[in-house]
Amino acid sequence: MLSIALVGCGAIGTAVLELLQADAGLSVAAIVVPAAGAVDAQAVASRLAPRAQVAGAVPTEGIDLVVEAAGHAAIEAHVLPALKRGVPCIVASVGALSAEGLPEQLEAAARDGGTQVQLIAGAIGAIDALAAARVGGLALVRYTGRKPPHAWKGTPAEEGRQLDTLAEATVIFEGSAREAARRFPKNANVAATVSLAGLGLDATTVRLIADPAVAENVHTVEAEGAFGSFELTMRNQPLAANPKTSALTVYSAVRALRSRVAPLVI
Ligand SMILES: NC(=O)C1=CN([C@@H]2O[C@H](COP(=O)(O)OP(=O)(O)OC[C@H]3O[C@@H](n4cnc5c(N)ncnc54)[C@H](O)[C@@H]3O)[C@@H](O)[C@H]2O)C=CC1
Ligand SMILES: O=C([O-])CC(=O)C(=O)O
Repeated sequence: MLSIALVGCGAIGTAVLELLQADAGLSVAAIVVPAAGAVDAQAVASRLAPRAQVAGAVPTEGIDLVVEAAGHAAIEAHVLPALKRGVPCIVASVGALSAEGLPEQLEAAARDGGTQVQLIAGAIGAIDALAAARVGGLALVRYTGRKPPHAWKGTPAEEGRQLDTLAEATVIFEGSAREAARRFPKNANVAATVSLAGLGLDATTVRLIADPAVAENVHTVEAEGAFGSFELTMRNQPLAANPKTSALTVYSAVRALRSRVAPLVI
């Protein structure tokens, strides 16, 4: 039985708990949220993980695995210390690695702790193909993220435009994956994931689009290299609890957790 600390208990965290209820090999022992989120997290825990304690930090004893679904700040606050203590971590907020030096800090912490940090594919696919293609050499990787206007609320997309009355598809950002992940920490984790698997945060070109004609979160990756080329389009259903986040992110986290205890992994 693997004892898990879940960091974050919002749209992803709650849906992960719902799915894990039936898993005999995985037990959520702690749910880590800031003080302001403790009451809500306790209500979720009572319903879905009654044996879990709600805490402000990952307990230093009795945790075999940390899964983060909280936001960029949680990497420094909770993932780095857990890794240093030797606890393996699964990370959804991959865009946090756009901060200068953080990838190196994560590597050093995991090395010091004799453990590993896994960045999940989250809302995007073909990360295996892209990472394999990198071995042979990549010439171009381009990522386009298209979401309905309301999914861009509370982001720089609101600067100089009214999202509610947007009449046509509008490019709200063009630049590097690093800049996209920094400026859109809740919307462009996928841009960082694609870049880290492929050409890197600075050489991967990103376009983000607010599109009143779509209801899904549409992610497109185009890649070319020695392997040949591919184009991938994902039309992801958003979570009702958070339109910025695709349901596939939840399934990706649960898959990563189940893979830790499964006798055969794909
Ligand atoms: N890799 C991917 O494809 C995706 C990654 N994400 C990442 O997952 C994160 C969570 O997404 P949602 O659940 O939809 O967000 P949400 O806003 O619904 O939930 C966030 C939860 O984390 C908690 N939290 C916030 N800061 C924290 C901290 N420093 N330490 C511990 N807990 C903290 C909040 O109290 C809340 O419970 C996003 O912010 C994003 O970074 C989201 C979508 C896709
Ligand atoms: O869930 C999604 O569709 C993608 C997302 O928010 C992100 O990359 O941060």
